[in-house]
Amino acid sequence: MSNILIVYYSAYGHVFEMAQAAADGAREVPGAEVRIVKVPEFKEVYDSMSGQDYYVKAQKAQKDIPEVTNEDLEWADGILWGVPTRYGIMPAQMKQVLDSAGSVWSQGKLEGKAAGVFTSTGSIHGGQETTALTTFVALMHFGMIYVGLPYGENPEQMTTDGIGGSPYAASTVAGPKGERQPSQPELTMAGRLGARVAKVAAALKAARS
Ligand SMILES: Cc1cc2nc3c(=O)[nH]c(=O)nc-3n(C[C@H](O)[C@H](O)[C@H](O)COP(=O)(O)O)c2cc1C
Repeated sequence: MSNILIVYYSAYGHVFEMAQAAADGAREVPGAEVRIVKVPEFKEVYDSMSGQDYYVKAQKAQKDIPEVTNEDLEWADGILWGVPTRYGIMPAQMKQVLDSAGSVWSQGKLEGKAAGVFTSTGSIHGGQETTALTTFVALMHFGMIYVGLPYGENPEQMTTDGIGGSPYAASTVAGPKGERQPSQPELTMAGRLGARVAKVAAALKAARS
């Protein structure tokens, strides 16, 4: 039995869809209990975007997802972090969750636990890799064991097509106006990462006990 947390932030719904695919993949691993939680939106962002139909629709679709707490982080044996890019790195909304988890860090509650990242960018070269790699830095401070998505498990990424996916993270490309939706190969990659994190989390948990 291992506890897998999917914690994500999604303004326009792309990362939310990837989160659901990651959760489906994790659930396929025997003994995995999966919980999906969201990162709270900033009031300033909500207020400034509340006139945009596509934003309001995406937020409504997530209304029943509970907001992440430090207890969720402590509950987890493995965490999949859903991190859309903001200027090539994680959004401040996600950073606020990490910055509010000082007590989790100081007690070493995530040390030795599995972590994976899935991300989304507006453009192909807008931060697909940098968002994952810079998120990795913070996860190292928490002592997490980073789980990537190698070519062997993820042959779809061996392409010159403009789709998401790298050895560092599952990902999608939302398009400059968010008009593109996650493709089936991208959702498949998110599912495989979910399964991979769940398997590594279970193995690490067994090693700890
Ligand atoms: C303030 C802001 C900064 C952004 N910075 C970038 C960026 O550096 N590179 C990029 O490709 N997309 C950028 N984007 C686009 C988002 O990454 C894109 O909307 C997101 O991946 C879509 O995921 P979501 O639908 O789950 O919110 C930015 C969006 C916002 C609102």
